[in-house]
Amino acid sequence: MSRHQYVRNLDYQDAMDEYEGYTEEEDELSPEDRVLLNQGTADVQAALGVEASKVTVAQIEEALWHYYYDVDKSVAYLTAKFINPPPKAAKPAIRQPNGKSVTSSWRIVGAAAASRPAPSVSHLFRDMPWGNIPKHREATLVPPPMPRGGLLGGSGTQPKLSKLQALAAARKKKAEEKTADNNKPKAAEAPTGKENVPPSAPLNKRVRFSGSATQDRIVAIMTPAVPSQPTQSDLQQQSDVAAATPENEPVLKATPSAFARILCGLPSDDPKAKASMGETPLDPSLFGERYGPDNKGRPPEEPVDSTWWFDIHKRKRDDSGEYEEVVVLYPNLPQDARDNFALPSPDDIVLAAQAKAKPKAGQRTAAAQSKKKSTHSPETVAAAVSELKVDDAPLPKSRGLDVLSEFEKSKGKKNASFVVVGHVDAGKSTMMGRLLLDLKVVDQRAVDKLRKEAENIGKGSFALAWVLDQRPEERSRGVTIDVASNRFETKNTVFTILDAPGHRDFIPNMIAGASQADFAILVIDAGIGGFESGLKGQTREHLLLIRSMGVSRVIVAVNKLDMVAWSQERFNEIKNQMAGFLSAANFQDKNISFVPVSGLHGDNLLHRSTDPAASWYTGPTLIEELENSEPNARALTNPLRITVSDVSRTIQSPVTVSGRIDAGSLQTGDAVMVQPSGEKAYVKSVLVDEAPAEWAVAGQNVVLHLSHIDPMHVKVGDIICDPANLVPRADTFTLKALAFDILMPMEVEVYRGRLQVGGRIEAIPALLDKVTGQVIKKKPKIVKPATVARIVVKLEAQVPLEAGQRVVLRSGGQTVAAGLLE
Ligand SMILES: Nc1nc2c(ncn2[C@@H]2O[C@H](COP(=O)(O)OP(=O)(O)OP(=O)(O)O)[C@@H](O)[C@H]2O)c(=O)[nH]1
Repeated sequence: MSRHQYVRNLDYQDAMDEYEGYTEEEDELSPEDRVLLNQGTADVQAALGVEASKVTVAQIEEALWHYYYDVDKSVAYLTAKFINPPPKAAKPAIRQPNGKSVTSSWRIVGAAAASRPAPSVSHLFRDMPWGNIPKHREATLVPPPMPRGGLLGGSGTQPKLSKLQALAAARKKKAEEKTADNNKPKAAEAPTGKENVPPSAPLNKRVRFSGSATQDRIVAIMTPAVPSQPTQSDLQQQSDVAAATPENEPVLKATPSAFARILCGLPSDDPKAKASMGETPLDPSLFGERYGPDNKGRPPEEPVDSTWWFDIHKRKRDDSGEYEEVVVLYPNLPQDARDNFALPSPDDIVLAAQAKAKPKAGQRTAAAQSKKKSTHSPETVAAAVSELKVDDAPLPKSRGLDVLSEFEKSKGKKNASFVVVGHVDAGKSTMMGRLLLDLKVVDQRAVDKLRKEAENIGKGSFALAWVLDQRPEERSRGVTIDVASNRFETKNTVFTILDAPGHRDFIPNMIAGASQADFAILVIDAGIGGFESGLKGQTREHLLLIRSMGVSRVIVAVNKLDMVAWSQERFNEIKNQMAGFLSAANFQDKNISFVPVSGLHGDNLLHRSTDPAASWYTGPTLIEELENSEPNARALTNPLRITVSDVSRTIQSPVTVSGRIDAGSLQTGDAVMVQPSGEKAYVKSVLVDEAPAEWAVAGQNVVLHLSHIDPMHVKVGDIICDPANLVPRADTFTLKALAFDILMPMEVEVYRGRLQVGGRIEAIPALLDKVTGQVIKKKPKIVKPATVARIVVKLEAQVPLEAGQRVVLRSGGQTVAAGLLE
């Protein structure tokens, strides 16, 4: 994850976990950041051109890191900072009595360095009798040895360290600590001069210096020093100071004032508390009371001037009984700023909580590491998720039926599903509405009501279509959008209607309907121009699609014949033309029927037409043709496969799925597996054709109430299968495809039932003979329309796929191929 993504996705708990599992390696730049930094550096150098030589790679990387790899901002910063820096503005100065000024961020490095020409702090004590500091005891102020940290911009307050600076400082500190540990004198040894090196301390660290004279006044200033590297001269000064310090001088620490305690975060005078803050417990015998101007003590909160506060402490120097004074100066903060320090900051609270929760230093246990691992490793996350109990209810009981023999014994009606296809406005929905009305699946009153509603919006002629088109947008537009299903029974068969949309925009829905059908009704508008425009439109495409989806039986309903006065001539013209198309699409003659109908008036649907003009037709009605249609053979003994066509939440189950059983059988209490999620579920109850059932077999449309599975694991287009015989997941497949359009390596959308997934034709291994399936050409560059080829498709995601499934490929809103998975 890039740093930017990480920032966007930053999660507090994750941040805590990261902290707990902190290791040194995690301070390193990630490979991704390293790549970005390298790339950014090159870009910045290119942008700077010849000026690039004026900045170092480290400076460029620093800028890039700070500006989140923003090259423009980094270039602007580097230009302003190093290449064309603006003239230096005068720093805010503290006015001294002698008229000289010193910058506000100095540090006092030692009273003994009096010989150095430097500004004095004596003005701070000008109204104090004891403030007449002899020259040799004056402290020396020197500017900080290193430039301020941070980058341009910001509020002008204390500069914020950049991450790289902080990283470098942390590493350096660690290295120093390591070196110090290695060179550490034994506890009893006197402190070395090294301890006199002023720490690169943040605000809450005290700078300590000592003088060498007997009654020295030692001045320490609480200064907002930034982490910095001492310069050579600074180190020299410090070693001077160290050299002047008695060998076994105790660590010099003044008792903090109340304000200093607040400012420094020292909770109390309690030695333990101080020790916990890294302070050496103060010895009251060494550190005397505070001195004020009248030698009677001075409230520590009283300011010296508008800039500084001070405390003066007295310290016994050694066994000689001499004393020295220690002056501690603090920046004078306004009351509200001090109030801000009265309570622990939010950071302190978090750090304290982390410190409490964290194992002690050096004891970063395997548990912490494993906790981090356990939080983040995919295996453990997967294990944890699988342990989640979605449903604590007992498993549904199975009666252990022999479903196939139950099915044999049942002697129930056969089940058949048919899809109604055809060009838009051919009259598909109207025809089915009329059939349902004639079959009394819907009653006349309901249709009258629909008619009234349809008339109210000027769509009275669509009243029958509204029996199936129930969505508001379908009704207002007068167009079927999604597959509508309904059910009716004849003497021998339970039929499921799948009324598909004709509009080309909704072909994917039509594909979903066709994938569940045993046979099809192709509706053709016999009106003047209707048939012809259908031929140019979706009539032919639908025909090819249903064939590719495995539908081999088609009933052609030549509709709207009332509009052409039941012209037998028109009927024959359409029949002849369509027969050619059907034959070209590989439909066998015995599986094709033509019925002249008027869906609007119900002629030749359930009842034979009573119109004398239609008397020339004496063949079967539409319903008779349906009854004569034999559904596809059922794969009853194959492993269970159900393509999920709908998922909903019902009273019976939060995961209620509907679909057709493509293969196999099931019963209540069965365990099933959902692919591609790979989640197990149990069949709580079953509806077959909307009636409760104990079992169901291939070919039936079922509603399953599932238990012990989270709804997030089941989606439309998934496959429910036998846990012992899973449908595999794959992202690449080989297809024996009929080309509807030119095929070549190209982006495609892949449709399987309700499933839709993006993909790409990766390779075309061969052109095949349409009839025999033999290879006629290897590795063709393209596949021409109406030819058959073997193609390899790579998908964007893993989906449940297996040989024998039928898929459709579309590109740019057009169907380009359809075929069978090999
Ligand atoms: N005269 C006459 N009009 C019909 C007949 N069948 C349908 N229509 C009219 O044709 C129009 C379209 O009918 P629909 O049933 O919506 O057509 P469709 O094929 O279902 O349309 P989509 O599903 O949107 O593709 C409506 O105005 C119907 O009244 C018929 O047999 N005779």
